[in-house]
Amino acid sequence: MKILSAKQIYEADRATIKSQAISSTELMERAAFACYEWIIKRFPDRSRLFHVCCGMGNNGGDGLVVSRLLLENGFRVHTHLINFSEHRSDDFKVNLDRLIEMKALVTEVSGVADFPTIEHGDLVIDAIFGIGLKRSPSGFTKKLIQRINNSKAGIISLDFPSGLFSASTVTDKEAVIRANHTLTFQVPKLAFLLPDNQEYVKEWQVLDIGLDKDYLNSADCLYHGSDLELNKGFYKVRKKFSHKGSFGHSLLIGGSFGKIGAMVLASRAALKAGSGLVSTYIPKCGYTAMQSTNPEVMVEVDDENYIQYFNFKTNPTAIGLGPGLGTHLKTKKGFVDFFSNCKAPMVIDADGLNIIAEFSDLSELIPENTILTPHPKEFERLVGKWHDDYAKLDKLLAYSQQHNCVVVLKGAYTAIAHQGKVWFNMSGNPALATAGSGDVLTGIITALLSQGYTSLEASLLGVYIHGRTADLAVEENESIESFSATDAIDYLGRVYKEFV
Ligand SMILES: NC(=O)C1=CN([C@@H]2O[C@H](COP(=O)(O)OP(=O)(O)OC[C@H]3O[C@@H](n4cnc5c(N)ncnc54)[C@H](O)[C@@H]3O)[C@@H](O)[C@H]2O)[C@@H](O)CC1
Ligand SMILES: [K+]
Repeated sequence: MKILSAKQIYEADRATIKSQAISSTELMERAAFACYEWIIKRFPDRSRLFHVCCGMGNNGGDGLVVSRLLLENGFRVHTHLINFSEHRSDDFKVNLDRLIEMKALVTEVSGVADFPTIEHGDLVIDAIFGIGLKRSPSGFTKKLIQRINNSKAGIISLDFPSGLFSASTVTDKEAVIRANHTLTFQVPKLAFLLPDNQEYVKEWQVLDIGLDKDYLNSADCLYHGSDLELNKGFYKVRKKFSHKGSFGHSLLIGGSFGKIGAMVLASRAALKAGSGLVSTYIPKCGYTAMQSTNPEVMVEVDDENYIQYFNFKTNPTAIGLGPGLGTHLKTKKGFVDFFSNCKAPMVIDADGLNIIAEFSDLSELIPENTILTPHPKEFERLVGKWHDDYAKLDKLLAYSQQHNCVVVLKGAYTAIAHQGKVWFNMSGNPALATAGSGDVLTGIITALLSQGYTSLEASLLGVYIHGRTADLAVEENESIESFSATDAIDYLGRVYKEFV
């Protein structure tokens, strides 16, 4: 799943018009029809009033077509032309004429006095600006956006919430539509995946408008989505004659007094994610807890209450390092020596990351293709503060390239960066914001590395699977509040079944 830039979307539109020998008006009709179908399926009540607010460009043109389709099918519609510019796009003009021929209710909005009265229960279709926005809306257009946002009506944005920029941060927060639903064309937009924009983009839906496949396949994108289709592409089906040795030996290193649970969760997750063997290396105080809760997992121990020696005997295929590790001075010292000489592929999480951040030279020693799984605070410790989401993405790309590693920046739409590209994970929901969730993710990714997936594949698949456990659990027995890290582990089997 590619995430095209605005420039690429215009190119894809042009390629489609050429290869399918259609007019831009026909493409607009197709796009607006897809919106219309979605809208009436979701809001079939014909007594409801639709306020369709149309700008003067092609996004406005989409709105005009939606107005016509709603009217033709017996819905109540009031179309408002938001007169912010003398210039009107050609397809806007064609579709305005068509609407006027129908004797539709169309009024011009050129100032506050022309604003619609929007009642509770009405629906606003926002077609004021799409991806062509150049600067924050101002004057009466901004005031109208505020009026719409303050109404009690539901808001459906066509393609893009008006006022949101496609490749830079919002400058005037009061001049952006806060949409309940955004119906976007063909591909997800980067702006929808960034936490700074969460107030403007709530639910969003990609509508297929049949853009040129050759263009889409060949477009070189910086940003991608990671979905079931992508992950199925490299998922390895197990062979009949395979044995436990075929699936590697994961070693989880971590734990400290009071934080043994992190290692119980990580090692259990590694087991259930398919690692042939799983060992843990923990402080002595965790021995009984580990052996009694995870009988399949082998245990080696270090010092009494924290790890400092890192002198395990296990010869692992992959290492997951950091859950519950703590930052005792002796742990830090042991970590620095161990880390610099480690040859096995590694996933580094939690205090492992904090130690790397504390000793900045350590970043230079990160072995090639190591996977780092920071949450935003841990990432900030590694790279310093950023001023907005776009700057954060720049830092993410730069850090992963500079250190030739995979960085899994956790959050809604976890961003996975490797060799100059970023993949946004499309599974998961807020249920995952729960204690131990990151430990489970570390266990899953380590298990996938052990099974022979590359660092990038293990990160993409691990994050996708992890998110999907929460999606399935919430669909079935759990709620966002009740879901726990243990549930994530319990749902791994169900998620794997979706791959075969
Ligand atoms: N290009 C195509 O073939 C298709 C385009 N489609 C629609 O077209 C949209 C893009 O259309 P446009 O490129 O016409 O642009 P928009 O409709 O997003 O913007 C309208 C115009 O407003 C002007 N403008 C930008 N910021 C302004 C501001 N702050 N104040 C006043 N004027 C401002 C711009 O010059 C722009 O031309 C997409 O988002 C999508 O909705 C769809 O119909 C699908 C097909
Ligand atoms: K819009």
